[in-house]
Amino acid sequence: MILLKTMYEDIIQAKKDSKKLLAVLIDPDKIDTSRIPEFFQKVHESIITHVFVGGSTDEGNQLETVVKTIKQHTNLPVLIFPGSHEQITETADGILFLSLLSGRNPKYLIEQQIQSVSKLVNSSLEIIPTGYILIDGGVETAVQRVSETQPISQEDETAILHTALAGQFSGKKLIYLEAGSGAKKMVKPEIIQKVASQLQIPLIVGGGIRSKTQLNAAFSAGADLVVIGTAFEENEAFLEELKK
Ligand SMILES: CC(C)=CCC/C(C)=C/CC/C(C)=C/CC/C(C)=C/COP(=O)(O)OP(=O)(O)O
Ligand SMILES: O=P(O)(O)OC[C@@H](O)CO
Ligand SMILES: [Mg+2]
Repeated sequence: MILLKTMYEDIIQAKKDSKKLLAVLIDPDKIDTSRIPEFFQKVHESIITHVFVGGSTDEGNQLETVVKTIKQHTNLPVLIFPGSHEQITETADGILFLSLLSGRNPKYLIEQQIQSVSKLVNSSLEIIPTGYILIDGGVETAVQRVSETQPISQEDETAILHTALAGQFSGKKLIYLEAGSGAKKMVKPEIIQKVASQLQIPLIVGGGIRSKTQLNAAFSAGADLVVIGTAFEENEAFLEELKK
């Protein structure tokens, strides 16, 4: 019998080894598929370890085509980061099975998840239960609009910490602190530090990270995996600053 390690086990191992992980977020609505080969050459020269694909919306229904094309050009693990139950394709390696724990909208706590089951029940995607916590990043974000929920204020550190721990106690395997795509303010390092120091499971941080200094601040504070989307969309040179 061949025992293959799961992507989740690899994340746990990286955490144990204090090896920091970085995901590029590809928004299927925004990427020009003809640019994927060239873009991934640069990705492979950088410290990026994971590829997340998803958007708060997928208006052009591009997810499957985009994931297929990405898979032709990389061996990095490709995880779906779904804005809805419609964003599922077998061509990826896994899916962050998100539940929006910061909100009180049942559609994003359990309804989207139930609606996704018919596609996932016979799937070979690795399903990773993820507690997703939206934090105020200083602008109204797409997630906020789509989910019709309010982010938690960065002042309310206890609420953020307790939400993350309630996620862990409920059996989530990852916690994602999200300031929102294109956030003005990333999640404060003090908050990352507070949550990371109490959480046993790996911590993902994303939203509004646009510089190497911010990336290193998130890592030093205890983020195990950082997600960057907008900064690469707006400025590919930033990718070159993150060379191995
Ligand atoms: C488990 C399944 C199948 C679905 C879960 C659905 C849930 C709970 C989603 C959480 C709320 C949500 C809408 C998350 C979206 C996450 C995401 C892909 C954000 C990226 O947003 P962008 O599309 O980059 O935003 P912009 O369009 O503003 O750049
Ligand atoms: O696009 P940015 O601001 O990098 O955010 C990444 C991700 O956390 C958004 O869901
Ligand atoms: Mg975006």
